[in-house]
Amino acid sequence: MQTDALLAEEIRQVYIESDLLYSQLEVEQAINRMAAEITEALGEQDPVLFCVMNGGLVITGQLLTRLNFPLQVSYLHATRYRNTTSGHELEWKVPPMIDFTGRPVLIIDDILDEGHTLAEILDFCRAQGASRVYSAVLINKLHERKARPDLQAEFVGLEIEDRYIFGYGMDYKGYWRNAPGIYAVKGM
Ligand SMILES: O=P(O)(O)OC[C@H]1O[C@H](OP(=O)(O)OP(=O)(O)O)[C@H](O)[C@@H]1O
Ligand SMILES: Nc1nc2[nH]cnc2c(=O)[nH]1
Repeated sequence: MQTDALLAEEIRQVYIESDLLYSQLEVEQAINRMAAEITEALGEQDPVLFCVMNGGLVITGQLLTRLNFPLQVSYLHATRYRNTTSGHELEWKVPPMIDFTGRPVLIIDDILDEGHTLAEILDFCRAQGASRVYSAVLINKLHERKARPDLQAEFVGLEIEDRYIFGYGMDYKGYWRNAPGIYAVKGM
């Protein structure tokens, strides 16, 4: 078990030594494009949006004020990494709490990595009667380990190489979700 002081030092060091993959300006330009694409596809459809907590918090908020059409928004909470850097089975903490039967649903998350999280959430929403299920992710990680070979989000902000990243909602051991860019951990 790490002491608090050691962890605090590690957290600072990780930020100092990280590689900046996308600046705040580049991320905001990507979010502008995502918002335009979502508006084009869903602007007339009265959708229900779900933020996937915790990582989806920042991208959902940043998208919302760029979506100028009628929609409802809520959240669900599912976690697979639990503040670590490797995934386990998906744990549902809070299921969707708005009834979306017969309506289109947009799931918003920070990252599509192996995709187990998104695949299970999309299956759940389909089984619960959404008329159609869309997904939006700020980051798609490029590798050959996707949970399903055809798994893609309809709306993608940016793509990254196969490294462990943080910032814009994504954490390193529960920290740095607030980092104002997309950063890769040194050596990971
Ligand atoms: O594509 P996958 O390999 O399934 O990984 C993606 C998921 O991992 C992260 O969540 P995490 O479980 O770390 O919880 P968090 O949202 O609280 O960070 C992220 O927010 C995605 O939901
Ligand atoms: N913070 C963070 N969470 C993830 N969940 C799945 N992949 C990642 C990643 O690269 N970074």
